Amino acid sequence: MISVENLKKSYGQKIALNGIDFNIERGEIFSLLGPNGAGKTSTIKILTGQLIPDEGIVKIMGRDVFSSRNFLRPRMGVMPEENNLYERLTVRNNLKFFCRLYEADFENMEKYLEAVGMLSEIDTPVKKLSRGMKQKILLVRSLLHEPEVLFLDEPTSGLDPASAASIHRLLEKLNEEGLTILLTSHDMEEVDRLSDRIAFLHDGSISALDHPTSLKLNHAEGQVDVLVRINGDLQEKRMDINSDSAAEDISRWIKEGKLASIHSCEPSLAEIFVDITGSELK
Ligand SMILES: Nc1ncnc2c1ncn2[C@@H]1O[C@H](COP(=O)(O)OP(=O)(O)OP(=O)(O)O)[C@@H](O)[C@H]1O
Repeated sequence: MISVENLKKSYGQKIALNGIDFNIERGEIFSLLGPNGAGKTSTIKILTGQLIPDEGIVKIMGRDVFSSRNFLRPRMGVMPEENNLYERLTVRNNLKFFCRLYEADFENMEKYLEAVGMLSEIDTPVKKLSRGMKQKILLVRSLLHEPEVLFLDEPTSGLDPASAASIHRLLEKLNEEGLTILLTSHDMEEVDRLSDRIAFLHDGSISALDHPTSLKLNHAEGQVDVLVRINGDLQEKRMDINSDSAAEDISRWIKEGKLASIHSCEPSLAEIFVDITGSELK
């Protein structure tokens, strides 16, 4: 669906992208995870034809992003990082304007507003909405023309957990219906929950790219947290799954009915990010 090859972009002396490569399959949710300044917005802007790279090839649905804009524009949805809604217009008029521009079905306005719990605000001027509400309107706007691929730049940054969760639910539903999604985030929980694959972006380079589970398994240190009943008390123990004595203890506790719970100790994506890049995911 998307292929990116040797993408480079500098702003004066500052190298924002230092030759990145990745492919996204149709139907995937692919995330670019990185701290501030990693190059996430530059990547999204190039992929959506808003910024010209210095070098590299970007193809979406097999077409070059820059020479096939007319073909790609109706097939791509973009939720930008910055709010660019018309503040004095109502939600309805903002969305109507976009519907006309993209020849989208007006009925989609209500359908998607309902999905993010914003239908009751349809006649409210955008300037009266909270930041989180504006984010939701930006998402609704990006979906009106029913794109095949959706680009989201930090879709839930600064949102309260309930608003973020409603956006996550909608994205998961749309993805189940076939939508391909590329999102950027520095929120590792969001990325962990949503993504089929994740690229760690750091200082303009991709330092790891894999499924979230594979990233975690490759960095797991083979330990489990065990909760066991000993002499009537619950005790928590961290055990090495590769040691014979741990295997013996655990199987004995299971037989004796003393094992209350057992969990693998996987590192978080934030810990893996630090491990790989040496930088915090802030
Ligand atoms: N218009 C610009 N002029 C100069 N430098 C820029 C410009 N846009 C981005 N940069 C620099 O390029 C680097 C990458 O920026 P970019 O916005 O792509 O990162 P990001 O990962 O999206 O960061 P954030 O999470 O803060 O949005 C940063 O060092 C940034 O300061």
